[in-house]
Amino acid sequence: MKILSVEQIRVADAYTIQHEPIASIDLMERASRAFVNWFCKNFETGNFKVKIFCGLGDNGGDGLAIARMLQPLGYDMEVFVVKYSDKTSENFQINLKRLERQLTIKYIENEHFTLHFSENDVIIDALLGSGLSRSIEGLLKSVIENINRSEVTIISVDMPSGLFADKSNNSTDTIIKAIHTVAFQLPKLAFMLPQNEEFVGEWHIVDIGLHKDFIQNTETRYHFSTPKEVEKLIKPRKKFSHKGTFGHALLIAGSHGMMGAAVLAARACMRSGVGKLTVHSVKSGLPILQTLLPEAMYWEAWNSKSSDFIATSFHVDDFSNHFQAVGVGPGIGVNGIIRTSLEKLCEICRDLAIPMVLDADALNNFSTEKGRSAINKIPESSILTPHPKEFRNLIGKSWKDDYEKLDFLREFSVRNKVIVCLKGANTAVALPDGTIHFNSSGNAGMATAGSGDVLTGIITALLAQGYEPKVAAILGVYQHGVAGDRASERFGMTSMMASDIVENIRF
Ligand SMILES: NC(=O)C1=CN([C@@H]2O[C@H](COP(=O)(O)OP(=O)(O)OC[C@H]3O[C@@H](n4cnc5c(N)ncnc54)[C@H](O)[C@@H]3O)[C@@H](O)[C@H]2O)[C@@H](O)CC1
Ligand SMILES: Nc1ncnc2c1ncn2[C@@H]1O[C@H](COP(=O)(O)OP(=O)(O)O)[C@@H](O)[C@H]1O
Ligand SMILES: [K+]
Repeated sequence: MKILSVEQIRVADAYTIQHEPIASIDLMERASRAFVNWFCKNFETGNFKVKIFCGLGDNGGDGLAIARMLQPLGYDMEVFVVKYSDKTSENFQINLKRLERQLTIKYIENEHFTLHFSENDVIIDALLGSGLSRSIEGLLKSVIENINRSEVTIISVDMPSGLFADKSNNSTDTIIKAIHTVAFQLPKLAFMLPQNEEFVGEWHIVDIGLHKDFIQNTETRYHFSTPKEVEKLIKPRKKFSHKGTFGHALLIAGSHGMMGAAVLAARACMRSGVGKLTVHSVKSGLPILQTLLPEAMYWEAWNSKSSDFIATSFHVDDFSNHFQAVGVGPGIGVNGIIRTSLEKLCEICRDLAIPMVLDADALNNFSTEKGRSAINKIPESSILTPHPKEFRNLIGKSWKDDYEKLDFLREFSVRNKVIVCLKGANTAVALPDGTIHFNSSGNAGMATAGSGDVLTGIITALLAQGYEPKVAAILGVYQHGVAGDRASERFGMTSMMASDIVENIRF
């Protein structure tokens, strides 16, 4: 699903109005109806009052139309129009006239207002939507502060009022803190970013029938990977296939005291359909690995002077005609010798065109001053899976906000021609073509040690099976989240562990 900018949404509205064709006021009617349908499903009439706060533009127009539709359904309502300006939109005026025939509207015209809320009230916020052009001040600010203080359930129409859809707010801005945001047709970039969680709450999309051709033909740098889109990327297993069909993966992971990372990644790799798996790790890890994963083969680190890290001089002969994918990083440790080995590994994989996943310590080894100057050794189209701290260390600088973080992410991915999965809620998969794809699955229960190792195993398995790197990244991140969602259903977010994610992988 595309994420369009405010400007693109405006053009999509205009295109729909012109080409469907449909009158602007009727499109608003359709949008408001879609909101009302969502609302009725989630809030049955009962012992509460719906308080709708309307601005003076089209978002306010939506609020007025929503009020007109909800009242006959038996909702107890109170409608407020905040008169912060003399300017009103045409659709607002039409809907005001329509509603005035039905109920008495209350006006908030100056700072001398008092609002009373009771615990069960539900507030619908239709003050400002995507038309926001500056930070909120004056009367609107006072009203929003009052609403936020009320501690009742707030539902925002299209956008939490005061939040910019695709750029950063100032940290001092006044913004509605919604529990739910019901957005029209497409999600906004703002919804994907951790800094906006307290304003957006849980977001939902309702279809308002914007013109499909326009959306399809509009170029955008941001996408939200919906389950429907991602699930169709999964290749079915053919009847006469054999283990050779699904590739041989090499996983380089673990060290003394860090064998769990290797086990989690390896088990996830096997659960994700790889034909064969070899794990390359320290000698002391052999019994652990062979006990917990008899399905995998084991390749002991050569030339290992000490048993606490992988110090291998990789040789091209060990790779050619052997492996279809290499995953490296979980628990391998960081030092100069390991980095040198990694550089050699990158060289071999580049020369033999073996796709790679680099995670955790593989990335940390490229995050020292010397390491950063060797980043160009990472083969093109490799998949890097840092969490935000690892990404910050890799690029060697911090970002001022989540928008700048996305800019840095895109820059890094384009410049180095690699795929970067920046992990977290809505993991952002950045592709070398400059697009960023946000993931739709997963939950906060996955914020637990080892869950990143599981992702490395999943993506490595997909690469070994011949999935294109960008598909392996987007699909792997999604399936990892789905497994996390299943694990949380069974154990709850607080109690689930990374091994539960592994056991819930299902392709
Ligand atoms: N155009 C269409 O066909 C549709 C629009 N829809 C609604 O229209 C909304 C956008 O409407 P508008 O473009 O009228 O914009 P808004 O209703 O978000 O804002 C209204 C106007 O307020 C002014 N404004 C901006 N920032 C302000 C601030 N900080 N303080 C005071 N005034 C400020 C601007 O002049 C802006 O145009 C969407 O969010 C959605 O709710 C929906 O009805 C769907 C269809
Ligand atoms: N709040 C969250 N919502 C969804 N997914 C999350 C959340 N927190 C973490 N995750 C996922 O869990 C994984 C954590 O990885 P990582 O931080 O590398 O953990 P570790 O290093 O312990 O393996 C990532 O895939 C990330 O996307
Ligand atoms: K709003």
